Amino acid sequence: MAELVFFSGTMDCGKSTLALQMDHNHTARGRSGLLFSSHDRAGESVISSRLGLMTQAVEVRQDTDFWEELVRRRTHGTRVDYLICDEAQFYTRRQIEQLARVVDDMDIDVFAFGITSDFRTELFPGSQRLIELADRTQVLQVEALCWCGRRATHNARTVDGVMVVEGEQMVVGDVEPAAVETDPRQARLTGGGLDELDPPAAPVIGYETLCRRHHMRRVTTLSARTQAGSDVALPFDPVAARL
Ligand SMILES: Nc1ncnc2c1ncn2[C@@H]1O[C@H](COP(=O)(O)OP(=O)(O)O)[C@@H](O)[C@H]1O
Ligand SMILES: Cc1cn([C@H]2C[C@H](O)[C@@H](COP(=O)(O)O)O2)c(=O)[nH]c1=O
Repeated sequence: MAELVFFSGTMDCGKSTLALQMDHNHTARGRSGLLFSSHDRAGESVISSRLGLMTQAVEVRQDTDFWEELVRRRTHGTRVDYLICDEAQFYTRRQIEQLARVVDDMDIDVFAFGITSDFRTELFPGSQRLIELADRTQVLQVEALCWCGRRATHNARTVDGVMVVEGEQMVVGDVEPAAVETDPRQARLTGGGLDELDPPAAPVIGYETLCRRHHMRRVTTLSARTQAGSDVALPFDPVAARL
């Protein structure tokens, strides 16, 4: 019996890696799959993992109709046993409903991967519909961590290193620890010698995974360092963790 499974978690917890591993395992057993993604950081029509794997995928657009897509492929003789659907938070509610119908009426497994909530802690519409319709929702075992050492449960967005809670829901970007280190203001704080450089022309959007406590208090790695003193060693520092 086919299933609709939603593999969810924060950013950077290994969803795309698992998506590609599952495809590999199913293919190795002679099953035939189709890969989909939407607005992957690495570009159009790919699923990319931070572990370095990258595989071609069909780009899901606003007007993609999964039902029609599957009917078309089957009519042309393509066998499809399962779908891998990455960045599923960006799919529309209607597209998630189409995926549920693909499972029920075509007996095709659908493995969907995505973050549940946005930088404001609100559910993405696609994720909400998946939680509502999936046979199973599975939170990934690999835990992304907050700078304080707790499990990261939320995604924060930073603009030029400062956490924000207002803005467009969708802005493609990455969690980049190195970006914190090379943030111009942080470099100035730590005497990084970037004072003479021009400020960046466009605001730099980044993401950081945080525990709920630090998301609600808006304390990122950078602001924790600033508040605790720039020489405080993070992460897992008990002094800084009290912030
Ligand atoms: N250099 C590395 N060495 C080992 N593991 C890494 C490395 N870089 C990233 N990872 C692992 O990859 C995970 C991110 O995988 P990815 O599939 O890209 O995440 P997601 O799709 O959930 O954003 C990290 O949580 C970490 O466990
Ligand atoms: C929190 C949040 C994230 N995004 C974007 C940023 C990335 O491009 C993807 C998540 O990709 P990952 O493989 O899970 O790291 O989502 C966004 O658009 N809006 C947000 O609020």
